[in-house]
Amino acid sequence: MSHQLPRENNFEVTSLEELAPMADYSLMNSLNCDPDATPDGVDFRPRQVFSGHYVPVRPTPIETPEYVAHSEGLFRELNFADSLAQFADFIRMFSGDLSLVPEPMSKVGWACGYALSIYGTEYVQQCPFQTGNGYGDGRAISVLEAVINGRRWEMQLKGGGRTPYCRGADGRAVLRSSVREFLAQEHMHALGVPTSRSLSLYVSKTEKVRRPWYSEGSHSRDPDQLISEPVAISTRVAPSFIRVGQLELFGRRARKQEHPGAPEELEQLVLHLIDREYNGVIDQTLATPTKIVMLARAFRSRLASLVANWIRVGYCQGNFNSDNCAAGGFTLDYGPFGFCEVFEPFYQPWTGGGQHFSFLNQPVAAEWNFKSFCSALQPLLNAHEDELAELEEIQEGFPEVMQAELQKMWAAKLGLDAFDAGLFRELMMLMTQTPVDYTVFFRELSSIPDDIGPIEKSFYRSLNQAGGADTDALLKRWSEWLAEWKSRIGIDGDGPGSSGSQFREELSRSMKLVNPKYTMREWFVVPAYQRAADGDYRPLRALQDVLTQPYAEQSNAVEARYYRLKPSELFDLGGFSHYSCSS
Ligand SMILES: Nc1ncnc2c1ncn2[C@@H]1O[C@H](COP(=O)(O)OP(=O)(O)OP(=O)(O)O)[C@@H](O)[C@H]1O
Ligand SMILES: [Mg+2]
Repeated sequence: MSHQLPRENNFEVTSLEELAPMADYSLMNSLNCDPDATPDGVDFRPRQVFSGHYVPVRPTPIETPEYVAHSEGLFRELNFADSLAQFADFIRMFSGDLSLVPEPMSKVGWACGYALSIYGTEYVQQCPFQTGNGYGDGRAISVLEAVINGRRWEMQLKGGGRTPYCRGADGRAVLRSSVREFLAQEHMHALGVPTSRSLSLYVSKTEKVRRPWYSEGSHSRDPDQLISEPVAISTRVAPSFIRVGQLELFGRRARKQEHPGAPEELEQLVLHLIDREYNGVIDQTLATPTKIVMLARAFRSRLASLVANWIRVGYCQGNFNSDNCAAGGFTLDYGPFGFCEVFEPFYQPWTGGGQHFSFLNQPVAAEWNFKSFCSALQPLLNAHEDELAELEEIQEGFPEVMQAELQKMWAAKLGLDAFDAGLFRELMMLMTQTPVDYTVFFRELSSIPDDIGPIEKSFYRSLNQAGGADTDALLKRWSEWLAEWKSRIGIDGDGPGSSGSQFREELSRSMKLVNPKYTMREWFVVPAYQRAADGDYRPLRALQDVLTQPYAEQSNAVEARYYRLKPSELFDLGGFSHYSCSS
């Protein structure tokens, strides 16, 4: 597949008219439209979509939209003027009204179907028709594909109204979950973790929907009341939104020979994925079976590196199903996620996620998603024995690749040249038994302290069951561990000003680029979305500022406010420590 690149913008985009010529809809132009679709995109009732890669859908605008925030970082990358985010035309488009967009922009968006596997097990029950043909983008609608500054981007509204995949739900996203996703995407990008990006966030001044949520101070596991919340539309941006689950939908259809065009639709989607996400990595002129093998290898390394990065920064996806796993190897779907504060290997903020999607179990969840990915590709290699064998080998090699990524990551977090199993094992025990704050601990360690004093800042003492002699024994183990660690990194206990001080400073600097100072703690986000619901967006924007520079020391005021352990009164509190799927 090759596309003519439209005009690039080496000028600042200040209006939709200037953006319009960059529109280039490769997905709609080269993939198959659902043959049962209505071209005007008025298609809001749950129904089965039997074939085709996408369904044209007209978004449903939110009533009386108001600007909440935009990503200055992404705007800069796209060469968009900041003022654009508050222009009426732009607000109209990215709050769901495409009726007036200038040519050649499309006045109709599109939604895609996908399948779901949980931990490698194929599901169809979540589809209202029990066939898998009614599951997909239920409230996500893409509205633009454009080549901007030589890069191809897809822009997708989340909460843009019903689609044929809405399963009877309202197609909306509330402000609360939209604020979380909006902030998290740009935070992850700033942390150096591949992710979909945030473009903009608009809220409705008048339209509300009801969602189950927690009453104030509730310790209930599941939401204990229905609340009315403002609806919002956030726009996310990525080279594509193709999920492992999407490949699976077409892989299943090809495997079961559901219709005569099924194998070809699978192949088209796979080639499209390569074109969108692996351009430059996989030579377009190679034969398709060779491309497929290369794709599996490239995705394996991206996925393993992604998950190692998640663990590096304390991120837990919470619901790492195949339909929440982007085939481009970046983070997607910021719903049930959270950042680990008190270190627990099985930290899991989402009440529906269980241990299998918990913090340090993410590599295993990734392995299952990778298996689902490989089995979706298999039908295309049935007549190619050698490539099929290669694919199998690549699939079986996932744990080894994952392990290597994890060891590299832990070594980097500890400032070591190579992973040290003994040192790591004792550290995990100490971190769990103490327990420590994941972010504060590694950041304090990055200063290479003389003794455990600074590290003690990260201790959640109130959670420690041990007392008296046991606590002394724990502190002694910490001191021993620190001494051992310092000898491994090549720094003896001489203190600052010793012969190695320059080396020490450099090592400290590099560790601080691996171990962030600020991460997205839910108790910072709660007041930001609560105030936003009252029309005060300042706390949200202040938080956005802090979270987009997570490695910087930032001001004393920022440090005092955001570089802190979670207050004990917030433990086990609904909406702060855990949340249900409706987040
Ligand atoms: N309010 C809603 N209306 C229609 N469909 C919905 C709604 N909420 C969730 N869905 C659909 O239910 C499925 C599971 O929801 P989940 O929370 O994983 O996804 P999401 O957060 O909406 O979307 P994404 O994975 O696109 O970020 C998805 O297919 C989603 O589109
Ligand atoms: Mg999802």
